This record gives sequence, C-alpha cells and structure tokens, in this order.
Amino acid sequence: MFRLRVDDHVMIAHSLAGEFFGPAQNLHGATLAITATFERQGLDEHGVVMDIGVATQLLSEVLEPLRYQNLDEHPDFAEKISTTEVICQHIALQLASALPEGHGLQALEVAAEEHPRARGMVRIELSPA
Ligand SMILES: Nc1nc2c(c(=O)[nH]1)N=C([C@H](O)[C@H](O)COP(=O)(O)OP(=O)(O)OP(=O)(O)O)CN2
Repeated sequence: MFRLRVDDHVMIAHSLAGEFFGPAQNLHGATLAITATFERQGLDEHGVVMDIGVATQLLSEVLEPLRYQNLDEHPDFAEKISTTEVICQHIALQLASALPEGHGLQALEVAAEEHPRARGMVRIELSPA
C-alpha cells in the first residue's frame, strides 16, 4: 500500500454543547492543522498515488467553505457537534466525493491537530473508480 499525504490548515470558531465538554461549551476559536492521506494499492502509470498538486488543490477547495466560519451557524454542521472527529469526517466525505473519475484509490484518511497534544482522525474506504 502506498500513501500520499498533503496538509493545510483552517481557522474556525465553534462551541461544543453539553456538560461533557466543560469550558469548550463556550464559543471559541481553533486553528486546525489538517492532513489528508490518500492510499493506493500499487502506483499508477506515472509512479504516483496521485498528483501532489491535485491532492493539495482538492484539500484546499474542500476547506474553503469552512475558513473563518462559525461552525455553530454552518449548515453542514446543523444538528451536529463539531468535534475534531466530526470535522475530520466531514472533510473526508467531501474529499471522497470530489475525487476525479478513475482515481484508483483504496482509502483516504483525514487528521486534524487541534493543539500539539491532540489530534483526531478518520479513515474511510473508497470504491476504486
Ligand atoms: N474527543 C474530543 N474531545 C474534545 C474535543 C474534540 O474535538 N474531540 N474538543 C474539545 C475542545 O474544543 C477544545 O479542543 C479543548 O477544550 P478543553 O476544555 O480545554 O478540553 P480538554 O479536554 O483539553 O481539557 P479539560 O480538562 O476537559 O478542560 C474538548 N474535547
């Protein structure tokens, strides 16, 4: 299995409802360092998992609607608690649906570092197109 990882970051605001989250129930900001890892069984005819430029561009485009947004008011997070894990899931699903036809990938993983000691992540299987 081969992997290609690209990164970006996004600044958001949110609050996490429920006693479970303690002071994070209050509105606060976060700069999330995001990595997207694309996995492929074997390499394509160019000897790559996918083009780095395409991967970087895809991640940037998926993050664009989240930049500087208050996720409490964002329609994609309505009825959801925008934890780091949920944000990762959202980004991963958006990336999966934005992949080019015939991508040939097996899986992708999205990780978000909320601060230097905490990182959430999700991995989703893809049907190679
Ligand atoms: N599994 C997760 N746990 C928490 C998340 C998350 O996204 N996933 N997010 C937060 C807060 O948004 C923030 O990152 C940290 O808030 P804080 O109150 O400082 O939480 P801590 O658990 O680090 O510290 P406490 O001792 O609970 O205050 C919280 N958790």
